[in-house]
Amino acid sequence: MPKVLIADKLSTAAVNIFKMRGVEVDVKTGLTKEELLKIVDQYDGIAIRSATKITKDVIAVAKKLKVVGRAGIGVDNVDIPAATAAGVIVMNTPFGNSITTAEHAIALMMALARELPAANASTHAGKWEKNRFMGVELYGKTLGLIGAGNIGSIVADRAKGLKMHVVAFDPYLSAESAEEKGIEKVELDDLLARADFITLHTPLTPETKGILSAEALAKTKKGVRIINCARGGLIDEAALKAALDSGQVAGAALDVFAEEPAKANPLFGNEKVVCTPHLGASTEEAQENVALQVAEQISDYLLTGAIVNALNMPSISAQEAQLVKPWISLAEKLGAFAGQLTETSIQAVEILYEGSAAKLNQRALTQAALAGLLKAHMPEVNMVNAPLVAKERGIKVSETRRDQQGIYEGYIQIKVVTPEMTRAVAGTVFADGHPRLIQVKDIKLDAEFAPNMIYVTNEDKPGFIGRLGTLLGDTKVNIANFTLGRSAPGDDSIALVQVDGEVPQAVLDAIRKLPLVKSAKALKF
Ligand SMILES: NC(=O)C1=CN([C@@H]2O[C@H](COP(=O)(O)OP(=O)(O)OC[C@H]3O[C@@H](n4cnc5c(N)ncnc54)[C@H](O)[C@@H]3O)[C@@H](O)[C@H]2O)C=CC1
Ligand SMILES: O=C(O)CCC(=O)C(=O)O
Repeated sequence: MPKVLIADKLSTAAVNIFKMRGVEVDVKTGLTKEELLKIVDQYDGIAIRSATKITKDVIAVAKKLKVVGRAGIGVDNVDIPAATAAGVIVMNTPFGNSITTAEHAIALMMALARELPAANASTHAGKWEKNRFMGVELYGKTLGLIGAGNIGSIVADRAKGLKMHVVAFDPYLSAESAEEKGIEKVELDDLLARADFITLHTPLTPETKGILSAEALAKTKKGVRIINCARGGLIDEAALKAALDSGQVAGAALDVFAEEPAKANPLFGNEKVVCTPHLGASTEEAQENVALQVAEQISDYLLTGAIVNALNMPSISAQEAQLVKPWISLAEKLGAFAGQLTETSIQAVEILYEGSAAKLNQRALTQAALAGLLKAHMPEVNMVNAPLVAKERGIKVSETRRDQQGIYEGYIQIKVVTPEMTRAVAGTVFADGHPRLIQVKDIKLDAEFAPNMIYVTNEDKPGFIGRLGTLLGDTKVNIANFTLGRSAPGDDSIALVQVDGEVPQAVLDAIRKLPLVKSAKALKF
């Protein structure tokens, strides 16, 4: 039974889902990094919110870990490259808390416009300072969105209801999509110059870090009000403090901080600043949504192989996972076969999906084929990191799909191009669900994959099979199965021998010395 750790506070709905689905679950929140490092190797999955940091060193010791599920959107607390390199899938729940977070941004904008927190504190203190508080209207004002994805778009929709004019800077927002949303797409400098309110809704990335820098703040309209419900690092906090002091910025409402939990911050105590402790996603509805969703997603992956909302793998539904599993195994084995026969650098990999194979999840199959291929010489490669490793090595990967043309209902062919040669191998999955090798180079055959195999190329002349059988018998290598293939009588032929156990190097050397043998190699699957 797979075992999952819930490391941050999640709605109890998550625990119930895990238990109902047959996943063992431990709830241990508030762990220190050292405590997490000590126990993390027990778990197949971890469910987190934003507090727990899944760093490189956590991944390094989490030997069983297969999936990290973020009950929320931002995954800046997960080292995704390290997870990818270790074959750990990272998932989030991209929509469960978007409305809630957008509403928090609107609430903060209202609070800023009317100084609600300060007025509330003053009134509770019995001061009745009616003349102290003078707000501004939102009506007719320009709201500048930095980031117009899920949350930004909901904020825009609500702001338009308040009769604000919405402009957005988002390089990935198409003009058509902006028009559909009633948003004016602008460049950052234009937004800074025109917005009365600026609200941030981008992830924290190297490009967005410090997007509201001292220089950017200097370009804003004097008296601008800023709302940040995305990530603390998007604003240079020292620069914001200076801009508040100079009056360039009239006020800021911040839900997120460069360092969290924020116990001390240069902006604390400033009466122009409204703060909340990263409450953007904190509503009953959103927490129920994300907890249910993350528990479903983690359970699905661990129990059925279904992948949803992963940031480092293509999605695969549970039904599809069932169907695609034997083909993934075939793709990986074909890749492994080609990889073990390839001893030079690889320039390109061309994958052909035919018939029923062409209707399956191509990205997953290609990732499996690449993993098998590259793993032959780089054991750390897995299905998750294979495309990245291939790209880093300059291997050109291409895929072709076509309708059934031959006798097989479906098949996969992998062609590996090296500076010296191009080698193609192909396979299919029979009704029994077992992958079969059906073509090596241009030679047709029908062989199952086995953990230990010997691959021999030889001249197709009488005497070879007997000599090979005798040699293996004499050296106590038991033959489990023997498959032969040749392009035409007397041409080059192939022998694929399934053997029980590893093939000693001395036996391989002896095979290579047999008459008619051109090459011999031990293969492992
Ligand atoms: N305060 C809180 O509790 C919460 C905070 N968040 C934060 O909000 C962020 C946004 O969430 P969603 O809207 O769901 O994400 P999303 O992925 O739907 O939208 C992000 C948008 O940012 C844009 N973007 C990326 N790089 C950009 C750049 N350099 N300049 C301008 N725009 C850029 C993207 O094109 C995309 O449209 C999350 O990444 C997360 O950090 C999310 C939920 C709760
Ligand atoms: O889990 C939370 O409370 C924070 C949510 C958040 O920041 C996110 O989903 O990106």
